[in-house]
Amino acid sequence: MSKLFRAVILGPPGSGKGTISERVASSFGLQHLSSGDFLRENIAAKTEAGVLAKTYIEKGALVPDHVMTRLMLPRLEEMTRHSWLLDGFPRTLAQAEALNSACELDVVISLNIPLETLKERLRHRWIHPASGRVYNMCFNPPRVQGVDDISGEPLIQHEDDKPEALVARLRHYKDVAKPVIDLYRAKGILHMFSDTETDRIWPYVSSLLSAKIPTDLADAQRATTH
Ligand SMILES: Nc1ncnc2c1ncn2[C@@H]1O[C@H](COP(=O)(O)OP(=O)(O)OP(=O)(O)O)[C@@H](O)[C@H]1O
Ligand SMILES: Nc1nc2c(ncn2[C@H]2C[C@H](O)[C@@H](COP(=O)(O)OP(=O)(O)O)O2)c(=O)[nH]1
Repeated sequence: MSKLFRAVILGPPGSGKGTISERVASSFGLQHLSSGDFLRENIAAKTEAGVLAKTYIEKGALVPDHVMTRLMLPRLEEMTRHSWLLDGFPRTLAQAEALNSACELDVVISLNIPLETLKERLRHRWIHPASGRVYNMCFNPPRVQGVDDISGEPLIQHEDDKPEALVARLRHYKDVAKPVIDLYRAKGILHMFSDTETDRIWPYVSSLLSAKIPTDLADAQRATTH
């Protein structure tokens, strides 16, 4: 079997990780695993980890490292036959070290977006709490203002996306992420992309992955996901 491809996407809240991950999944057939989505699934299913994680997320805190790694590493083990892209994990150095001992990464994509742009995007971000679907009132608005496209239920704004909480949250992200970025830079697998628009970053991410992902693998992955 040809070698599988393992990638991580890093970036502050609002940097476009989810948006780019979806494009990577559909263009290259990688499985997209978002820690936030996986946590929400666990919360909905009331698993032990989900019940525990909920208490932290509700307070706007990060879920402790040992809870996150106990949740994510077994999920990755289930995907040993797939190429994947991880979004939202690892978020701390301890998580990155745990991931390191479980598998070898090929590429780390790091999104470097100006603070003003992040603030502007998150100010306009609305979510459907039950599903985690994300809208942006400018970039991808819902079909009907204030209402989820699929369920018709009302959208809400995260407390921590409101302007008062945002700056502190983004600053905290930077402190926690720096050692993770440094680790991947030292390993020589970090690729940093800086711009204010996802549409301008995407062509560079796409050509990086086209160069790194073996063609036969990309074809095989696409065949299994379509
Ligand atoms: N790797 C992680 N380590 C710790 N907590 C996590 C991790 N991933 C997600 N979480 C928790 O789940 C919550 C939701 O995560 P999610 O990534 O969906 O949203 P977010 O924090 O708004 O970030 P982003 O805007 O970058 O997607 C986080 O606020 C955090 O409490
Ligand atoms: N205006 C604008 N908005 C963008 C762009 N790329 C993504 N967005 C929107 C979509 C979301 O509402 C918000 C954050 O994007 P996301 O993909 O959820 O980011 P992340 O939090 O997963 O890193 O910003 C972009 O390039 N321009």
